[in-house]
Amino acid sequence: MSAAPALTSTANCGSSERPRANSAVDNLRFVKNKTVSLIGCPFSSGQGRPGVEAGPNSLVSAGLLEQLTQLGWTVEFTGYQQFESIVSSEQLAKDTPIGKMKNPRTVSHVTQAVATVVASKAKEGKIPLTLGGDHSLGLGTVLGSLAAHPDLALIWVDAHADINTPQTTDSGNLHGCPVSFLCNLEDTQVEPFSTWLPGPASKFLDPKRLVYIGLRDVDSEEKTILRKHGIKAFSMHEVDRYGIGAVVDMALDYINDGVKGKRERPIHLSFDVDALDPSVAPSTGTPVRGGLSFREGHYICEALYETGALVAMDLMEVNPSLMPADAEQTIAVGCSLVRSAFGETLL
Ligand SMILES: NC(=[NH2+])NCCC[C@H](N)C(=O)O
Ligand SMILES: [Mn+2]
Ligand SMILES: [Mn+2]
Repeated sequence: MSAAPALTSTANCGSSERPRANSAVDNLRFVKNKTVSLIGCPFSSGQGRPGVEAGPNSLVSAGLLEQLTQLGWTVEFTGYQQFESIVSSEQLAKDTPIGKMKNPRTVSHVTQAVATVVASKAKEGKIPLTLGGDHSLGLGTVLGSLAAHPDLALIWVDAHADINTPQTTDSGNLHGCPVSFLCNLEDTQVEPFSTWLPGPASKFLDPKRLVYIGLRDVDSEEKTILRKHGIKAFSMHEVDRYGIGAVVDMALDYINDGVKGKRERPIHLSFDVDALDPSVAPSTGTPVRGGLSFREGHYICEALYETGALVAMDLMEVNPSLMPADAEQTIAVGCSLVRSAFGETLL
C-alpha cells in the first residue's frame, strides 16, 4: 500500500520536506545553544518481551538525528556502548529475582548509569533526549534531571501509571514501578536500589510535582497509591471530557503552583509510546485500547515545547519486533512526537 502524497511528511520519517520550526526555540529558558544530547538505551530487562532494546536504533536509523538538525538543533550522540557493556547475558542469568522484582541488579545498574549521564548533560545546559528501551529507564532519566533541576516537574504520558512498588507489583516487571522509586514511596528503599538512590528528602520527586496524562490501565493497588498521595492524573476519561487542550492547560497550571498561565517550572516529559492508541502505535509491549489519538499525542508535545520550559524528554517502549508489519508506523510516530517536542509546527 502506498501512502497518499499529502500524508508523506508525517507518515514518512525520512522526508526532507519538514514544516518549519517554532521560533519559540529561542525562548527555551533552561537550555543553552539549542543542543540536544541523544541518549540511546537499548535496554529491555525491565519487562519480559524481547525487542524493545532495538527501539533506539530504529528511531536513529529512521533519521531522527537529521530531523532534529533540520529543526535547528545541534545534536550530540555518542552511541549506545555505555549501556551495552553493563548488560551481559551471563550477568542477566545470575540476576535472580529479589522478592517479586525481576532482573533487579541489572535494572538498578542501568538506571544508575542513565541517571549519571542525564544529570551531566542537563548540567551542561543541553536537553537530554533518552530513547528506550523499556520504561524502567524513567527512574534514571528523571533522577538525572532532578540533579540538574531540583524544582523539576514531571509529566508522565502513558496508558499505565508505572507506580507499583516492589510489594504491589503483580508482574514483577520493573517497568511498572519506576515512579514509586522516584517519589521514594513506601517499600521502595530496597536493595539493590537503596545502595545508590538519594537519601530521604534529597532530590526525590515530590508527588505534588507529578502529572499523568493518558492513563487507562491502572492496577487496583496503584489506584490506592495515587489516591493516598493525592497524585494528579488525567486519564483518558478526562481527555474525553475536557479535550486535550484543556487537559494540558490544567496540567501546566497544576505544576506551576496552580497559577493560571504561569509557565516557569522546568518540565521533564516522559512519553511511553503506549499512551497512544494501538491503532496509532501498535509496536509496543503492553498496548491498551482507547488511547490518545495521533493528534492528541502530538498536541501534548507541541504545547510542552511552547512553554519554553522543557528540559528533558524520554521516548520509551517502541518495540519494532512486535506487530512487525506496523513497526515502521510506530517508529515514524515516535520520530514525529520528538520533533513536535523540539519545535516542529504545523504552520
Ligand atoms: N511501562 C509500561 N509499559 N508499563 C506497564 C505496566 C503494566 C503493569 N501495571 C505492571 O506493573 O506490570
Ligand atoms: Mn505504558
Ligand atoms: Mn510506561
